[in-house]
Amino acid sequence: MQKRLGILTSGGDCPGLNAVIRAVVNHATLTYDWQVVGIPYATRGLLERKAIPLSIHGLDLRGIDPLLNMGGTILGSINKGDTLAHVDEIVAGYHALELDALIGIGGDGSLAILNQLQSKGNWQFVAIPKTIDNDVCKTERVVGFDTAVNTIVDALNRLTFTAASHDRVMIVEVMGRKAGHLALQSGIAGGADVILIPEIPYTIKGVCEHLAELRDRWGRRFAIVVVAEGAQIAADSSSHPSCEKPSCGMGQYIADEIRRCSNDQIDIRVSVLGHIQRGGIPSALDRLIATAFGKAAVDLLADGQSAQMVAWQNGQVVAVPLEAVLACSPCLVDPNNFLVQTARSLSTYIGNLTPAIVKTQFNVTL
Ligand SMILES: Nc1ncnc2c1ncn2[C@@H]1O[C@H](COP(=O)(O)OP(=O)(O)O)[C@@H](O)[C@H]1O
Ligand SMILES: O=P(O)(O)OC[C@H]1O[C@](O)(COP(=O)(O)O)[C@@H](O)[C@@H]1O
Ligand SMILES: [Mg+2]
Repeated sequence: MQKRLGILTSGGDCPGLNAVIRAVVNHATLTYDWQVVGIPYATRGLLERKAIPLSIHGLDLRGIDPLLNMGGTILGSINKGDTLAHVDEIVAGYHALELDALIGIGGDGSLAILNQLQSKGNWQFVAIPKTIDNDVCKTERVVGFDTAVNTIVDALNRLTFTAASHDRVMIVEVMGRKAGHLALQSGIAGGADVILIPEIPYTIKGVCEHLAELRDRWGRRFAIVVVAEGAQIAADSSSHPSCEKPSCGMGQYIADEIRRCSNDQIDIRVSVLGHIQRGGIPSALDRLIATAFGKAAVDLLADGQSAQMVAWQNGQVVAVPLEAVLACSPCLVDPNNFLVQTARSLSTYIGNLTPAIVKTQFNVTL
C-alpha cells in the first residue's frame, strides 16, 4: 500500500534543510513510490491540519531543482509557541492528515517536543538532527553546523587583515547560548587568539594578559577574539550579561572590559555576526550529510522502525533511539577535549579550566 509520508522542519533554520527535504522526497517517491507532503511551520502545520504535496522536481516547473543549494526551509519553521499546551490537537492533526509516517528535522529542543508528541500519538516517526549549535548528542555530524563554521571563518579571514592594518583588537560575537562548539571550531579554523565559550569560564584578567603578551612578547599589535553569545565569566560579576535571548551584548561587554583594563590604550571594534550564521548556501559537507540522512530516514521508515534518530557515527549513518539522544542532549563542549587542547597548544586563551568545572559538568577527573 502506498504510504503517505509527512515531513516538517522545526526550531531555528539552518543551511541544508532543503537538501534534506529534496533527498527524502526523491528517495521516498522513486524508491518506494510513497506520496510525500510537507507540513508547514513545524507542529503548527499539524495543529492547523495543513499539508503541501511535494514533488521530485522541486519548485521549478522547468525541472530545475533549487533545493540542494538553497538556504532556509521551504516549509517554514518555528522556534517559539506553546506547542505542548496543544498536544492532543497536534497528535490528532497527524491522523486527520492521514499520515502513515513523519520525518521531523530539528535540533535538541525540537526533538524533545516531537518525541513527546510521537509517543503520545503512536506515530511512526524518524528524526533528522540539524542545528548550527551542534549540540545534539549521539551524532558526530548534524545538518547546518559546517556551513555556519565556514561563514564565521570567512568573517574571521576578512577581519584579520583589517585588524592588522589598524593594530586593532576585533571582537567577533557568534551564536551559542549554552554550547560553544561553533565558537571553538571556527575560532581554531580562523586563527583566533582568544576563544570564549559557555563551558569554560574566562576572566577579563586572563584575556587582557594574553593580549599584552601577544604585543609585548611577540610584537603582535592586533588580535582576534571569538566570543560565544553565552560565554561565562569565572568570578561572579553583577555586570556580566546573561544570555537568555539572542544578541545579549557579550561582545560589547568584553570590548568595554578590555578598554578598561588597557586604560583605553587598545583600539577595539565589535562585530556581532547574528543570523548571518544561520543563512546562506549549504556547504558541500552539509549537502552530503543532509542527503545521506534523508535517505537513511526514509529507509528506516520503510523498515518499519520508529522513535529513532539518524546519526553519523564512525563514518556510517546509523539509527539511534530518540530517547537515548534526548537523555544526553544538549551536548556541550567537554572542556578537556582534544579541540580545546588543540587551541591551548597554540597558546590561544580559552578560559580557565578548574578541577571543579571538570568535575561538576563532566564528571571526569583531571
Ligand atoms: N514545534 C515547536 N514549537 C515551539 N517551540 C519549538 C518548536 N520546535 C522547537 N522549538 C523551540 O525552538 C528552540 C530551538 O529549537 P531547536 O530544535 O533546538 O533548534 P536549533 O537549536 O537548531 O535552533 C528550542 O528552544 C525549542 O524548544
Ligand atoms: O532565531 P532566534 O529566535 O533569534 O534564535 C537564535 C538562537 O538560535 C540558536 O541557533 C539555537 O538555539 P537554541 O536551540 O538554544 O534555542 C542559538 O544559537 C541562537 O541564540
Ligand atoms: Mg537547539
